Amino acid sequence: MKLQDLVYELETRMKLTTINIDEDITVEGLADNSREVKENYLFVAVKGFDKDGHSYINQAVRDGVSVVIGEEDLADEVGVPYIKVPNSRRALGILSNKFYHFPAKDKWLIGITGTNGKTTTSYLLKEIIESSGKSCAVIGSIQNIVNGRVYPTQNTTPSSLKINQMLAISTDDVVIIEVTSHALTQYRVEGLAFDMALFTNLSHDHLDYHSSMEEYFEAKRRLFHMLKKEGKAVINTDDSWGAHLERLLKDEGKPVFTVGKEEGRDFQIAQTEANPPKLLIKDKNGETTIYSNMSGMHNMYNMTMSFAAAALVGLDKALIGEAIEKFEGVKGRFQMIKIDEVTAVVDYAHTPDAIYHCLNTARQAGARKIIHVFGFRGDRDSTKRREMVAITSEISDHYILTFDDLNSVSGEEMGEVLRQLQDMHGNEKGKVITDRTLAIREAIELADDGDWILVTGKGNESYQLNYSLPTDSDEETLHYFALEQSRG
Ligand SMILES: CC(=O)N[C@H]1[C@@H](OP(=O)(O)OP(=O)(O)OC[C@H]2O[C@@H](n3ccc(=O)[nH]c3=O)[C@H](O)[C@@H]2O)O[C@H](CO)[C@@H](O)[C@@H]1O[C@H](C)C(=O)N[C@@H](C)C(=O)N[C@H](CCC(=O)O)C(=O)O
Ligand SMILES: Nc1ncnc2c1ncn2[C@@H]1O[C@H](COP(=O)(O)OP(=O)(O)OP(=O)(O)O)[C@@H](O)[C@H]1O
Repeated sequence: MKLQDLVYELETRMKLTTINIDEDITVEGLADNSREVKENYLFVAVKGFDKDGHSYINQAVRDGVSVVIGEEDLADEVGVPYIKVPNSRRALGILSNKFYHFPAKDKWLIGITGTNGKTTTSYLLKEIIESSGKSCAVIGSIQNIVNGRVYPTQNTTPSSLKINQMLAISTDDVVIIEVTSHALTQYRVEGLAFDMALFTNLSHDHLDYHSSMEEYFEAKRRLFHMLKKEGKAVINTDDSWGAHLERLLKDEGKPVFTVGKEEGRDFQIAQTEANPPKLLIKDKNGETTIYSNMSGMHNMYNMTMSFAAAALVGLDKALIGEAIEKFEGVKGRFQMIKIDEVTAVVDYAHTPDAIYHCLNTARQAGARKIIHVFGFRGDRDSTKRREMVAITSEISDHYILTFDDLNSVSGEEMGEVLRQLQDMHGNEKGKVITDRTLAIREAIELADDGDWILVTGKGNESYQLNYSLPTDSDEETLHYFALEQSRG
């Protein structure tokens, strides 16, 4: 592509004064990582949280880039044109969109945001859309699925460059993107125009990144400003932040559709039963009863959100209901494993609200005793930990604090954090066993027939650490014990 076409896009979208560049320069690819540049690429230098992309400019030039974009003044000439912009991450979004010829233009683009439930709602919606004969891509936390092919992912929402690259190869009719608050503040979805945006809920998380809940909410709100003119917002208004968002968007004149328990919601959760799970949804045209495989009030919301989105796309409600009934759930989200007469659950809950829902779901399903095993990620919001301990010490019969991913934190340090949290905020029901596999063993030893063991935090993810048992995930560890039990 001609550099001048890319520059024109930057000038107009970022309202820059005219930039003079050589008309003959062509750009054969984009990179925001110096290790990924090739001959005639355009390199965008991003000032990151860890590294500064500007310090890799010379490296990128040596490797053949034809132009560099950045947001800093450079002390020296770099040998190729350097274009300074107010915000490199935003520029990367704008350039990626243009370079890949606005690849979302002929697709239905659905963004899902919220603290919890993005992945579950995405996969529910994917199942529904596919049952109607359309193809559907998902870009989200477990993996990215494009044209039915699975691509691993590092982030829930990838960089704008990666998103546009995936959109460019996608032949899918619909693309669902899980959009995190990190992504929204880092312009990872810059330039995309959404046909629909869903807000699942907002609760305590990521306050290591956002300075307050208000700031976290404002980040999420940005997605709703990226809706097309006729784009629809679907909001869980039983969540107080959702209700706040509804008011703000209605004031702005945006089409808003509400989900909630009260009469008058566009999609009302009119009735629920826990065991077996049953859901009655009422909307202006009638009611739909759904017998689901998914337990928990939180999943009633996830199902109703996906029902609402699919109905608003124009799909037949009977078909939507059938697709939800067939849905088996997402790996690592309330995934049940039987160990004789004990029910074990692997769940990805890593916020106070998710833990609350997860423990209550087990209680409603008839758990005799609940034994909860969980920990905290190193380098992640430490302010939510007290609340997580308080909730489990209230609801569980026993809980065991253990290691989750440590990231850059040492084992000694995290062990001390767990002991302090237990001393200060726990009660006699709790103990600390840092080795996660031994903590699970202890939970199994504590369990009698009819009891439930909930292992939360890691979900489907593999362990980062080596523990005493030769297993690689909570699921594997629980199967290991199930096999041990069956052998007597
Ligand atoms: C804190 C944070 O959000 N970091 C994200 C950010 O990276 P960064 O700005 O810190 O990158 P950096 O390492 O400082 O590097 C800066 C620049 O130098 C470049 N570089 C670096 C080294 C080099 O040799 N050459 C080079 O050019 C890098 O490519 C980059 O462009 O931008 C990257 C590209 O988009 C992200 O992959 C990265 O996510 C990291 C891996 C991360 O852990 N993020 C988490 C906190 C996150 O975003 N989580 C949310 C989910 C939250 C939820 O569960 O709700 C998510 O969307 O994944
Ligand atoms: N609607 C909901 N409300 C509260 N908690 C929920 C809801 N849906 C799921 N959860 C809890 O959150 C956990 C993660 O669910 P899910 O992966 O669907 O959310 P997510 O928003 O994609 O999370 P993340 O951004 O961390 O990947 C589940 O295992 C469950 O414990």
